[in-house]
Amino acid sequence: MGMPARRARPVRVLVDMDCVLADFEAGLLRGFLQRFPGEPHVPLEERRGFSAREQYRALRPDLADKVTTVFEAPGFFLGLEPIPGALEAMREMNDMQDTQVFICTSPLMKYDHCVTEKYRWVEKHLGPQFVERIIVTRDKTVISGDLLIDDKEVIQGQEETPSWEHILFTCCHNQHLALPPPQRRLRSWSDNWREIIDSKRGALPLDPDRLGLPQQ
Ligand SMILES: Cc1cn([C@H]2C[C@H](O)[C@@H](COP(=O)(O)O)O2)c(=O)[nH]c1=O
Ligand SMILES: [Mg+2]
Repeated sequence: MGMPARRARPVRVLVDMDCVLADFEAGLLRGFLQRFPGEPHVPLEERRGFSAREQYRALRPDLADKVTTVFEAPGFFLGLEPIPGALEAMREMNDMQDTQVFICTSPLMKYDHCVTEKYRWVEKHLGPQFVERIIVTRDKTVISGDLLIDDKEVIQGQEETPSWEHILFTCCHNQHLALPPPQRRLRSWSDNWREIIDSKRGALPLDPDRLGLPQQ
C-alpha cells in the first residue's frame, strides 16, 4: 500500500475591499468635487500611488487634509459603489467547491465610521453570510491564506513571508506599474480569477474522491 492520500485542503482566498469590491477612488473623487468644487483635483486617469492623501499633498499641501475629510466623513464608506462584477464574482467564488473566501480589509486609523460602515456595506451588497467572512486588520501579512487579491502595490507588515500570493488588482493608481515577475495581476473581475484560484489547487494534497482512489 502506498502513501495515504490526503483530502484536499480548500483554497483560501482573501479579497480586499477598497478598490477591489468597493469603488473607493471614484467615491473619493466624487466626494471631493462636491465638497471642494473650486479646488484643484486629481482626475482618476492621473492617480498614481496608493495614497490619494499624498498625491493631493503634492498638488498643494493643504489639499491633503481636505481630501482626508472626504473619506473620514460619515456615510463615505457605506455610499461607495460596488466595483463592476465584484459582487457576482464573490458569490460565485463562495459557491465554488474547496474554496474559502474572506474579505480582508484595513480600517482607517480614525475608525469611527469606517469600520461599522464597512460591515454595513458588506451586509447591504453581499448579505449576512459574507459579514461572517470579514477580517478587519491593519496588518494583512499575519492573516493566513493562499491568495490575497489587493490593489495596494506593496503589502508589508510583521510577517516577512506571508502565506498568501499577492495578486495585484488593477485600479487607477496602480495600472501604470510594471510588476516584478512572477507577480500576477487581476485586471478586473472580468479577468481570469477562476484560473488564478485553480492554479493554487495543484499545490495542495490530492483529493482521493476526485481521483477515484480508495479512501484510507
Ligand atoms: C487612498 C487612501 C486610502 N486610505 C485608507 C482607506 C482604507 O481604510 C484603507 C485601504 O484599505 P485596503 O484594505 O488596503 O484597501 O486605506 C488612506 O488612509 N489614505 C489614502 O490616501
Ligand atoms: Mg484596497
